[in-house]
Amino acid sequence: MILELDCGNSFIKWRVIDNEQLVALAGGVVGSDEELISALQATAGLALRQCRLVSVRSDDETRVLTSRLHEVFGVSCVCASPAIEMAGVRNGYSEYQRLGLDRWVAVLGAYHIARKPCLVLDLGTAVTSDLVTAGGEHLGGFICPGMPLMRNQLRTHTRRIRYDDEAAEKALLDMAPGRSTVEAVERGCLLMLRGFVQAQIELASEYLGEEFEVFLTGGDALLVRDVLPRARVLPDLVFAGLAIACPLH
Ligand SMILES: Nc1ncnc2c1ncn2[C@@H]1O[C@H](COP(=O)(O)OP(=O)(O)O)[C@@H](O)[C@H]1O
Ligand SMILES: CC(C)(COP(=O)(O)O)[C@@H](O)C(=O)NCCC(=O)O
Ligand SMILES: [K+]
Repeated sequence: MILELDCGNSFIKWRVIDNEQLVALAGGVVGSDEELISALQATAGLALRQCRLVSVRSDDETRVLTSRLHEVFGVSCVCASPAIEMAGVRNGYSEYQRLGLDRWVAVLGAYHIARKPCLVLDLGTAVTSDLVTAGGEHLGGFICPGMPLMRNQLRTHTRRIRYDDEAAEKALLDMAPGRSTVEAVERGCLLMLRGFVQAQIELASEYLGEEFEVFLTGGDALLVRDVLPRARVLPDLVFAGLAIACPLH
């Protein structure tokens, strides 16, 4: 069995696949290294042979996690690393090492699946957009704050915006003008996100032509799905790319 990890700024997404790399046997989303260890220990019939991961955390944090996994489960981890070119995709950053590895891996996955121009949108702590041409040229992309960052900026930099997560979830059931602080903030931030992704569609048609595939991933992907009817929602896009970035034998 192979353990796969996507270590984002807020959460670690994990899954276990069989050695033939065809089926996901287990998986989940956890908030910390120790929570991951517990979740894995609670998984019945686990027999980990290898681990591959992509991380946007600091090298130190990633090292701490990989040594814990080695200590507890005896597995060595292979980490996705930056590349100028891989699997037919050319990294568009002038300093290729600086492109977020989760973005790079998602782009590899998307281009492998579509084999045509792609727009990749990943809605996590931050929201990222990446454009790839038919020939596999990554044109670069955009980064803006995601839902968690937008709401927390308002909550921490104002005196009177205070509400809890449960109220936040309820507020998004409707998009009418807010009649309470929580409704006004949550709906306002969501409108910003929707505006951002719609602007990406316009940009993509300008840079890629009309025939492009839209991939939508990340924990908050479903929040913008209704404004992107043509998008393919692929929660496991990063894992699809991780298999390309870190082939195991
Ligand atoms: N099952 C889930 N577990 C955790 N976060 C989730 C889940 N479903 C949706 N979310 C939302 O996804 C966002 C985090 O997305 P994620 O892609 O995990 O971020 P990151 O990669 O930056 O850690 C948060 O706003 C969170 O509320
Ligand atoms: C943009 C990101 C913070 C997104 O992280 P996430 O929301 O997935 O946790 C991450 O891809 C990153 O740290 N990138 C490095 C900067 C760059 O891509 O230009
Ligand atoms: K992201």
